Amino acid sequence: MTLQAIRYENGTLEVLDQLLLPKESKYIPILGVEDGWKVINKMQVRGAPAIAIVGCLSLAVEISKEEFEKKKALRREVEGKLNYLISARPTAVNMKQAADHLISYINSLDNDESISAQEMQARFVAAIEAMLEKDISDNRSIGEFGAKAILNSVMDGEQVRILTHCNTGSLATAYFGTALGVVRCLHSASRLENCYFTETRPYNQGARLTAYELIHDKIPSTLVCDSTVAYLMKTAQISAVVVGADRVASNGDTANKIGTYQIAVVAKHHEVPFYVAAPLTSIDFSVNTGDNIVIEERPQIEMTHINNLRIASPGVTCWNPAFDVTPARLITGIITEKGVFRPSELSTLQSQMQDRKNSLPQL
Ligand SMILES: CSC[C@@H](O)[C@@H](O)C(=O)COP(=O)(O)O
Repeated sequence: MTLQAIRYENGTLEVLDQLLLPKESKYIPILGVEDGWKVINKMQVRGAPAIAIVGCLSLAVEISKEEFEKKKALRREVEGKLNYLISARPTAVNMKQAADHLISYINSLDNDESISAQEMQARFVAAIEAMLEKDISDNRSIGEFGAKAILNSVMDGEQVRILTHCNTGSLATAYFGTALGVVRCLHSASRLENCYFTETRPYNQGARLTAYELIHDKIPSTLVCDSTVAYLMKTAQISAVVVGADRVASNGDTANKIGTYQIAVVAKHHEVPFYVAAPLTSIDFSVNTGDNIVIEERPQIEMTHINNLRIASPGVTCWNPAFDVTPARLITGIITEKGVFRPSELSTLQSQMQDRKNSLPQL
């Protein structure tokens, strides 16, 4: 069993504090939406799918404790709180997609005159709880599709060397992970020679979190500095790069952890396939290109300090964008739970997204 970043049972929620990892494994109780917003904003929980799940579960915890006489009051509260949760971090789209979907669902429950306020409340909470299971099964599909695509491009029986960035594993999702799920599948198929992964400055999601997961699962792996990527590609015969996504525009441009873009440029130069692994909930069809994706800027203390220890000269000026956008032309394929698509094929996915919307309450 890999790490469980999100623990939810019978209306009780706690999340592993990722700021303390790997030194300490401590769970933070989440008593409602305010706690959910704070842990997301402070990055105690992070990773686009985990942000959405924790945000929505924090709402489930809060409304489970309340009593609603009127359905309209429940609908108003849900809508206001979901919009508040979206504001915790702007780049990852998963929370917004989940909020839009849940708002449509609560509106449909509100309009259904055959159900009471209590039933509406119970059904709504159950829809949120279903997100956890859906994320896990989607991640397994992503892992399998991704492993298959990578293995199709190498010789029969060849062992592969993968490079990944940031943390996209169990800590960033409900369980298993997206890009790291692909790595897990390759390892289970005994086809992974090594997984190289970057430190991912300044927050060090690679050195702290991906390392923690890979060591825990005994997956052969090597940590490299962010600045080692070009030399690694020149010397280590990397079979493919697989990264996650915070928001994919409809043309395939992909916002992901800062540093992703430069890895894609280097991969293109070395003719290494570059894959983005993400659930459909990371695709934002309302945004045409990456130019329209808002990039979160984080406080400079994340660059100047590590564990409260100053590493940069006092008085230095910093620029700390948390994400960058990789242009679609550098992306070989986008690995989703429905299969692997070239960026230009994303429009065919739009109808499947529509089906997803029509099959409420599946998220
Ligand atoms: C499955 S996680 C996908 C992305 O969210 C991940 O690659 C990433 O960029 C995480 O950024 P973070 O700032 O740690 O939330």
